Amino acid sequence: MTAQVWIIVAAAVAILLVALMVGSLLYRRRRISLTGQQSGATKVVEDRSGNYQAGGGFSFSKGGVDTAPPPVPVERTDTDGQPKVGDDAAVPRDAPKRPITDVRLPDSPEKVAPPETHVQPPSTGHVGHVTEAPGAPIPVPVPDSPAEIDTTRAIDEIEPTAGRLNRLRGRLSRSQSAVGKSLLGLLGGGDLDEESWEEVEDTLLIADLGNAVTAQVVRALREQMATRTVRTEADVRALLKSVLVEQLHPELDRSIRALPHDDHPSVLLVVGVNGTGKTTTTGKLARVLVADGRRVLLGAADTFRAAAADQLQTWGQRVGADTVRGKEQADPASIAFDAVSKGIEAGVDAVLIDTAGRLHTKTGLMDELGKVKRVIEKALNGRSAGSAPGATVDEVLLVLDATIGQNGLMQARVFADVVDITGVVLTKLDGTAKGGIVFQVQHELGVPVKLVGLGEGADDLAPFEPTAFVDALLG
Ligand SMILES: Nc1nc2c(ncn2[C@@H]2O[C@H](COP(=O)(O)OP(=O)(O)OP(=O)(O)O)[C@@H](O)[C@H]2O)c(=O)[nH]1
Repeated sequence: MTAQVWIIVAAAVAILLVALMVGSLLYRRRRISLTGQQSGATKVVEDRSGNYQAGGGFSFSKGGVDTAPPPVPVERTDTDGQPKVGDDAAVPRDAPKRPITDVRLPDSPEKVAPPETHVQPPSTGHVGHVTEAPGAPIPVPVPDSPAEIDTTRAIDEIEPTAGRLNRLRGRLSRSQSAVGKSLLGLLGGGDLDEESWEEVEDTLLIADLGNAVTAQVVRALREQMATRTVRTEADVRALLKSVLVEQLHPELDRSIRALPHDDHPSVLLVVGVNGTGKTTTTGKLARVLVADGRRVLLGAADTFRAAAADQLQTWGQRVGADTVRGKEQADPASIAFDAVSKGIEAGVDAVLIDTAGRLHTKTGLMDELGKVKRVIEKALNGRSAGSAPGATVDEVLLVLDATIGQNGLMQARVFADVVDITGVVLTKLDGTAKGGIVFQVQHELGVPVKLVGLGEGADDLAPFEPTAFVDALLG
């Protein structure tokens, strides 16, 4: 071979080598970009916070405007929750119930002992100052524990009400998701035998859904699993979600009837057993209303516990809402009467009245609640000569402590016998895995859970939303 031929061969080999290198490079680049795309496509951001969120914030409506669908027919099918040994504080059986008609009402507004009105220092202008009726002496405010009432403190910044659930959803899911995980685990295990169904039932009972709701949930799950194709974890989750949400009756009107009427404020009564979080809830709700641009007046009708009025007044001061209060052991009805009268006079939007809730075995106290309501109606209907009759309390919120489970239900039954509850506030849901009480309360009372307390913080109150709640439950 000549040198020329060798040169040609060497050049051909060199060209081949270069082509191979370029090809390999291109091939590797393609592989890298493909891997990148694949990982991007499959990387799903997993939200482990329970997804307890809602698009909107609190919803308010005007009382008397019936926007609610007809109440859910409630069938008492469970025998659960009946008084047991050691529970005899639950249902008053030892004393005959005094009918509300026997409770003496003040004959006329003038005969109601005037409680003291604590006039707040100038505030942000959220609320006009409450003054006594012309001619009446202005009582000197005498706080029970002056140290607790700092009238110079600045008005609080209130957390935005919209998106509250986003902030609080983690708290709920932390306490509730164990139940959801266990249900998903059981139902995701393929064909369920009787033993597994019993485990599903036990899990629901442990979460405090109660016998009746548990039976309904299990029946619906069995029916639907027999007729639907449920293969993947996503199928199980979707099925469980739809069954649980349906049990929570998402169609119920959960708006808070706190919008003012044409000629008088809305009146909200906050009732419940002591320690459930009534005063705290009243304060938190006042903050929500103030943040919504409403003018609020608070009525401290919990005269049983000395510090309750101070506590409420402090809540009021923090948002610039005035508080009408009386002396310890004063007649709660007279304070409620005065608060509503002052609210009308001052032209506020909403009057929130915190009541005392001693043990419900004290039938006298429960009757007193009826009296408070009657007296408020008297104040509302006597507001002016030409005022239309028939004005009533717009919202009666029953506060229940979620951590006490079945006892809460017994309390609910007793309160429901005494006043027409229009909504339930479930507090301390941040500290319990027994959120299933929500299902039971609604099932028994036919009244929606409207608000949930998710912590001790001033803004730890959120509207209740069935879908978001079930999402949190399922983790
Ligand atoms: N973790 C938690 N604690 C709460 C919640 N709501 C209220 N609390 C706490 O529960 C305790 C009792 O609350 P109060 O508002 O004083 O209860 P009350 O029903 O008014 O009690 P009385 O005035 O005695 O009738 C307080 O320590 C509150 O901070 C909540 O949603 N979560």
